[in-house]
Amino acid sequence: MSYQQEKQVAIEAALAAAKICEQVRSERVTQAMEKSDKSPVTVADYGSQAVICRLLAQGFPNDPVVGEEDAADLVEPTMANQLAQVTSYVQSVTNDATPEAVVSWINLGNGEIGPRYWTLDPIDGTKGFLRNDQYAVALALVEQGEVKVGVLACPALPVNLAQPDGERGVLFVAVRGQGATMVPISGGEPESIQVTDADNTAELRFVESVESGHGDHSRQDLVAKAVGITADSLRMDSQAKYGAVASGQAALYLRLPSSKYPNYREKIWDHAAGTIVVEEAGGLVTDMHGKPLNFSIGSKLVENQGVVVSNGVIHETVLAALRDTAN
Ligand SMILES: Nc1ncnc2c1ncn2[C@@H]1O[C@H](COP(=O)(O)OS(=O)(=O)O)[C@@H](OP(=O)(O)O)[C@H]1O
Ligand SMILES: [Mg+2]
Ligand SMILES: [Mg+2]
Ligand SMILES: [Mg+2]
Repeated sequence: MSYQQEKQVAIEAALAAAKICEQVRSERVTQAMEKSDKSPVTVADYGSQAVICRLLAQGFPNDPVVGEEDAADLVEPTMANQLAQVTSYVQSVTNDATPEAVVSWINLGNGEIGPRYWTLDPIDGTKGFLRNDQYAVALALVEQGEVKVGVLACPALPVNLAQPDGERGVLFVAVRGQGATMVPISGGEPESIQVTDADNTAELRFVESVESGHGDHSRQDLVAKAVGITADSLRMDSQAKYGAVASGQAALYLRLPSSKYPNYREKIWDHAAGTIVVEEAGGLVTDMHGKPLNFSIGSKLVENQGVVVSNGVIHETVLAALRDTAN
């Protein structure tokens, strides 16, 4: 299958959502609300999910969407202002948004995993979004447990990480068997991307989360050093980290369980789009024990622990270093 239509709809949806997110950030409407797990959510997360679910439902009415957010909190009477804000942002990209429609579009993301489903993180890295750092709109199509299409819109990512003050806003796209591309969000011809094939680890760089509670910085550091990576890590929020590996700007992304939350299980929407972008760029993605991520069980990767994303060449060495640093 060429997945041409899936790819086009996913790109259109992610770009519309990214526009909402950047608008919210530029207008400084970024006060966070707190979810029941104490994590933050903003009007941009809701607006992004609404517009993407709406466009997916138009293109693929039979496909379930497993999204991060739902509208249960947003329909509370105390949240009327926030719902009105979300509606007006969604209205700026579709012209038939009403509060009721927006709630129903957000709730389209309450789908269940099936033989074919989409998984959506309307803003991955909400903490980064709030800090004015990196975030990503992440959308992926999964069939029979295999990611087939992945789109990552990273509106704040420098097109060239070596030029942090240069142009920002990158769209990564991958289709199984067709390679991975990146293109500035402002437009242009998509260019094919590949992971770095450098085996001189001294020149390589690794990426990790900003938040200490989302990983284990000290063990990640130990493992990277054991592999021979001497440069300081680049800390970056969201699946933009997958984009950095896929485009050869980093050789490794390590996400080891935080000692604060040893039983945390990763969510499918935090990894599906990034995984295919890296794999199609020639890299490898496994958990910390070397097992492939299993996207066919549920919204959590219950069979996996931690995530290791690499250029492939150094993957086995990284897994060996992880075994050696096991306590
Ligand atoms: N304890 C723990 N361990 C691992 N991961 C966790 C944990 N808690 C939350 N999350 C998820 O982390 C997602 C953001 O990951 P990032 O790599 O962007 O983290 S960071 O913002 O740089 O800290 C974040 O995604 P969003 O909620 O979409 O922002 C969460 O799903
Ligand atoms: Mg979240
Ligand atoms: Mg996320
Ligand atoms: Mg999110």
